[in-house]
Amino acid sequence: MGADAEDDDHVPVVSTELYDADFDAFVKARNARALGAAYEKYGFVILQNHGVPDELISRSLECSKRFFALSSEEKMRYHLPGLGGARGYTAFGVETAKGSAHHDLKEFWHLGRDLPVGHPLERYMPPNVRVREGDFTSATTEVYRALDALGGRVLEALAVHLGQTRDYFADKVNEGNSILRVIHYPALVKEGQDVNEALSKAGHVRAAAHEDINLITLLLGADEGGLELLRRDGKWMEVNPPPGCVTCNIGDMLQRLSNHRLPSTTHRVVNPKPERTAFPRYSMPFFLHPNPDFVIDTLSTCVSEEHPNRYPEPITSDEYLQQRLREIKLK
Ligand SMILES: O=C(O)CCC(=O)C(=O)O
Ligand SMILES: [Fe+2]
Repeated sequence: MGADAEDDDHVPVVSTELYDADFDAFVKARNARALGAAYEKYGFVILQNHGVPDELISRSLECSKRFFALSSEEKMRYHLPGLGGARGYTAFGVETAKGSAHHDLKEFWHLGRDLPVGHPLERYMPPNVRVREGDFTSATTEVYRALDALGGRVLEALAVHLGQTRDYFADKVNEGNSILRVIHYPALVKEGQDVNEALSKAGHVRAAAHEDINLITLLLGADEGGLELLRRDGKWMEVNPPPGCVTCNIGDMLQRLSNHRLPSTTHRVVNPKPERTAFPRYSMPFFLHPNPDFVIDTLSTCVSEEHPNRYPEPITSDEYLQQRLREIKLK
């Protein structure tokens, strides 16, 4: 566990291997607190030794590259109108960050939790869309499961940090409406021709500044740079995870639940520098959501005279999600 709370220029890197070996030792060695402190500083942490196999990461990224290389017509067969992009393919030019006048420069795929037919939560979590071509569906389903499990482990340490029991989140996220987003940010220039350069000049960016809606986000891939977070001093800072690491950040739901003790940090993906305009970017954020009926009611352990409850009105996680999806034009 190497959280370096003093380092102002890098997102702290922490190793998660102790979690499974001996959680009590992990907590006693103040690691849970160090992890929490790292999150409190930037809202972002880079996880090493997280247990998601390198082979799975590279295989799923290869499948993702092959999927996005299909023609627009082929990809649009996987678009489900009226679902707000909750499942399947969302084309280039749709998602627009809250408050932004320009759509993002990306296309993406959403994969949700697989529920058995007739499950009571079916109305929140429609069936997934299967891609006929290649191993995209099986690889991304494996990634979904791996990141769901890793997220549960991260939440154990965060629960302890917030003064809750280790298993606080277990029955609140076990049927979470979590989403794996597989993203392709196309190159700005292909074979010397402008594909998105004019849009870039007109102010469109790969992902405009935003905060994530959910509890925590676990990001895989993203070997091509561009991710930046907004520090509290108002400066943008690059997030450059070493290959194979998982970048983890706090979302608005956990910020709200923790009465802003854990900050949901604004972040963005900037357009490539001139020497990288011919390179696309692929990434896979996993947005870990609570169960749809979980009521986000500020934790009493995060309220004090000094920190009065900012959210006296509780809200269910589904209501909160629907409000936010309308704001980013996915609904
Ligand atoms: O592609 C990335 O690295 C981050 C994407 C992101 O922040 C998002 O989709 O919410
Ligand atoms: Fe994000």
